[in-house]
Amino acid sequence: MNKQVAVPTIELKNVSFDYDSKTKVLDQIDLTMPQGDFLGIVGPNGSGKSTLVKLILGLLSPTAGEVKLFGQPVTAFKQWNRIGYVSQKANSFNSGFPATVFEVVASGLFGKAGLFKWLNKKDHAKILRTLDMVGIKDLASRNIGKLSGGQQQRTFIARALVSNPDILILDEPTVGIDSESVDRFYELLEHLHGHLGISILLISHDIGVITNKVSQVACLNKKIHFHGDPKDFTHNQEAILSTAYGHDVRLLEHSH
Ligand SMILES: Nc1ncnc2c1ncn2[C@@H]1O[C@H](COP(=O)(O)OP(=O)(O)OP(=O)(O)O)[C@@H](O)[C@H]1O
Repeated sequence: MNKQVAVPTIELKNVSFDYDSKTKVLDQIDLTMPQGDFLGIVGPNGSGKSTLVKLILGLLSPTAGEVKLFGQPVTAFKQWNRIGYVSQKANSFNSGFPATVFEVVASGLFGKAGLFKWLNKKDHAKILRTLDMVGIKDLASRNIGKLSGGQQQRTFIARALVSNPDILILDEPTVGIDSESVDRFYELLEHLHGHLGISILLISHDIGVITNKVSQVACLNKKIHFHGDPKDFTHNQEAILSTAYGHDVRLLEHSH
């Protein structure tokens, strides 16, 4: 892990974004995530959480403001191996997809070429080590499409981890996962953060769980309504949520 540089992992300065010129999806977002942080971002449906992640990953460009990764503008950033990303849809996999767990994780080392590139011994060992780390080494030769949601989720986390990233970004990772797998998933995140020092950015609806796990919490709805210690968030939760969510406060519901 590259921990020697103390620049923030992620820095958004005055970032605004809209998909069309009519509605602003994100409005003047300032958000800094130091290295080693475990940041949870909460917000209601349609509040701009996934859009924020896409801006961080350089998949969208802000209409105003600047996004920096490890001190570099995202537009010039090249070290994508330092960032592991698990998308919202990662665990709703097409059951006919013809790839093994091993192959899916291998593709995290080499991108699209991964399935065709010859793997050397070191790559091979690295993939098995990563599968072991997330507890699914025994599933290496299984077809990804035939696994449970929780097992598929671990496969995609392994894929995101295999290049030794400094930060793991997870967008709504527990949607559609059974409660036992969700518990084990949070244990895994605690291990990755606490023992391996990986920074984690976790997008979630589950405010109750998030505030118990993360080191910082941010509440987003077009603007950042709170960013700070989870204890302060919990203490002032009602006031923060009524500003951020309006009157219709549905903390744990999810419409996906
Ligand atoms: N590709 C797109 N084109 C136009 N509008 C979009 C697009 N993607 C998202 N939006 C709109 O932007 C707003 C923010 O969406 P976004 O997906 O970022 O929110 P979210 O907080 O991740 O929502 P959820 O929790 O429901 O996944 C919503 O009003 C959504 O309808």
